[in-house]
Amino acid sequence: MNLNLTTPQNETNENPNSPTTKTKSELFNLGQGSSVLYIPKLLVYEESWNHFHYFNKHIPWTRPTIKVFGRSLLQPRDTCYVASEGLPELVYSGYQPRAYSWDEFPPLKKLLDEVHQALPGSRFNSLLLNRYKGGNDYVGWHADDEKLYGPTPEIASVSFGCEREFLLKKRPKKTPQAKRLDGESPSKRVKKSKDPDQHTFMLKHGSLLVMRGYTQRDWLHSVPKRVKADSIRINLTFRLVL
Ligand SMILES: O=C(O)CCC(=O)C(=O)O
Ligand SMILES: [Fe+2]
Repeated sequence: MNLNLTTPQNETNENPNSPTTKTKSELFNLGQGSSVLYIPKLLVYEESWNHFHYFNKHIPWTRPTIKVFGRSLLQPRDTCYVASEGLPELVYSGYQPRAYSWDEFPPLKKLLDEVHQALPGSRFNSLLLNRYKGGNDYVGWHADDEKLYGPTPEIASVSFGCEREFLLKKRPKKTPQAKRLDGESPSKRVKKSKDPDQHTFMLKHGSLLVMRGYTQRDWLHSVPKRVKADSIRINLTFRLVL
């Protein structure tokens, strides 16, 4: 099933309190306590481009060396981390990013306010920024399941610039049978009747996608390489460190 083709569970109307923010939203139930909310136009087009140009120019982007399955590699995208003071340090893939302050980037604070308005009850205190310079930049399959986010984190992802595909796939279940098959060569396995559950969202310029519930425990997500994506995409994921 491709979520782009399914009917969303509900739709809400535009937010009358915010002249620049539209909150027509689509809620997708992934089952078993996981869900994704997609707001195609969180921000209007021009404001989104203003953000894009500001972040592209003023964020102190770095491309760190990370560890994946014991091997060191250059992270295939630029990154930066912003967090409120006094939070525990974030460490992912053997890398501990320096935490910049919100105060250094006023437009980020404005965007944080807009995200909070769109998601009543949310109170994000940290932000991971990613810049994909072209179609060769990507993020591989992963879940943002670090302990400091707790068991059911809400993660709000705002995208700017080049549209890229965001994929979700269900984590393989470690059933006793699946465990036995782990060690066998593919030819010995019974041919799978279907692909695992996988969903695709084309993340638009100025859009907001929110992962909720057990999405980090039960699903993986990625933004794969796309040869034809030939311009810059900037993505911001807002998180709450508990
Ligand atoms: O770029 C995206 O849309 C996703 C980024 C992401 O998954 C992450 O930063 O953990
Ligand atoms: Fe992620």
